[in-house]
Amino acid sequence: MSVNQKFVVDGIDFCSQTPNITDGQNKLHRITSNSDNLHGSFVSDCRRSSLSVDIDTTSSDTENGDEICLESRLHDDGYFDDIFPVELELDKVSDTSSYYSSLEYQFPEQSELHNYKLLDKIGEGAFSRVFKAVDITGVDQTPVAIKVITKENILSNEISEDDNRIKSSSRKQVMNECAIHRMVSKDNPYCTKFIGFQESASYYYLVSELVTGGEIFDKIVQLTYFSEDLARHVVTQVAIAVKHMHLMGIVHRDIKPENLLFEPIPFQGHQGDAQKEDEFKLGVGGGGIGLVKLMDFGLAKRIYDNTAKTPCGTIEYTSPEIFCSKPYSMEVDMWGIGCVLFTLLCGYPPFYEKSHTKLVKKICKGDYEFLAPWWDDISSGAKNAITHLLEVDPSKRYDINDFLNDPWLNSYDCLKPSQSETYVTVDSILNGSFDEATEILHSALSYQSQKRDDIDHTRHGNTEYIYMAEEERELRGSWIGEPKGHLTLDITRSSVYRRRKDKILFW
Ligand SMILES: Nc1ncnc2c1ncn2[C@@H]1O[C@H](COP(=O)(O)OP(=O)(O)OP(=O)(O)O)[C@@H](O)[C@H]1O
Repeated sequence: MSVNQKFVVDGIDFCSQTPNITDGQNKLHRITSNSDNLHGSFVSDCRRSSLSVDIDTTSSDTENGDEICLESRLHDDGYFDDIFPVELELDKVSDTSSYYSSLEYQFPEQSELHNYKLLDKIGEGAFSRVFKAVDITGVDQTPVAIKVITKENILSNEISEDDNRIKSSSRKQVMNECAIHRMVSKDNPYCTKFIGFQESASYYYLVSELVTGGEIFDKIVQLTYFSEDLARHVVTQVAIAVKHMHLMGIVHRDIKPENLLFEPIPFQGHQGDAQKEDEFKLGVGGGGIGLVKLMDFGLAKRIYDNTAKTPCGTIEYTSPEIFCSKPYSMEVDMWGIGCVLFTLLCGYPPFYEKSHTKLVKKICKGDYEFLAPWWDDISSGAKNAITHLLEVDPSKRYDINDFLNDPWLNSYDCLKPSQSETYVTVDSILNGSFDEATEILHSALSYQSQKRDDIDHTRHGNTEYIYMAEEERELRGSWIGEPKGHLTLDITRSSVYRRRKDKILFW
């Protein structure tokens, strides 16, 4: 694992400030070069055999934002090396005299920030950098997350309307993000809590609760796919967050695994094999995932007349009605939940195409498949829920209440009719306060879990088969094995970079 890894492209030295490519899966990396007018970022994505580098050439004789594609061999241990250019048009860049010092760029955001000390960079978005920070006024020492949006970036990213995109973050948008974030996270543990806002000459600072587990996206990369129990655990919490937003007349518009954070819980079992999901504990979680929180309200919008027309979101998770420029409403979030649930269960998104046009066509037709062998062992109940969520016609698509009442989502509650007195619908939970709701949900789920003594565990070789009660068998198929490890997904189909880069941004 090298520090300040350097690589050479066409005679120009590049230096990655966040060089740990193996650990930095699917992350944007800022790169500097030995040229004053050449810097940019790249995404390392260990699931692909190529890297994309976005080079920002700031000299007067070159155009901003030239894209350069680099390819690299991917080693078994996840390392990239031998990065070499595929398309390179750097001939115009002449000044290679000064070398960027990476230290020079360590947290310049600190200089205009009051009351907080930036400790580490924990994330990066298309227009922001996110830091772990601590309040230095001594009021509360609990670390927080601070999303820093550079005003200069916003200006340089402004794109004309006839280019079909506009800048993502005008001041109005930042204010909108803060207002909505504050509103939806009040008394709601399933959205990251909003703490405060600062504005300086160069930056906007959005302070929120620090969620320490990371993105659900990275967990999918780590575990390849989730068990149905774990997927249900995650998606139920997302659904509660979305229900809360929809009740307030707010649509999130960017639901995707990258925008789901989690609080970690200790990994149980499978000692020494952290790449496998451990035993799932009802009401607690599994695979190291406890409480799940929806974040990034940058595209969220209040819908007063029940319809919006502005295209937005992250292409692979965007619903057909948005592409068709039809008025849309809360249903777009349901499509997003469907894409997330699909991705959790098999490890790849329902719609993926390198060509943007083909991708949009597939989405508009709802052209996805439960491909063998990845979907062979997944229950018909889960597939049924996905089918209702990925319904092209928004009027026929599950709304949030339909989904919260879906039999698969409530599978544990459906175990035995005699347990109906412990049946707690998520809907009924929402009538109480959220703190109380979480407690009720968790205790109800644990109760159900203790009641599952009718489940028979049988071991054949290394595979444990679980025999279930009659009622659940109908829902989930008669045998559920744990054939983890023998399926290898074609993970080259996913690309966070494209998703982030192709995001259609409109207000
Ligand atoms: N409260 C938080 N706690 C922990 N990590 C966070 C928090 N907020 C953001 N992050 C990390 O920072 C990353 C970027 O944050 P965010 O998505 O809000 O930025 P963005 O500029 O809106 O990104 P995008 O490119 O998706 O528009 C997240 O994916 C996450 O990994």
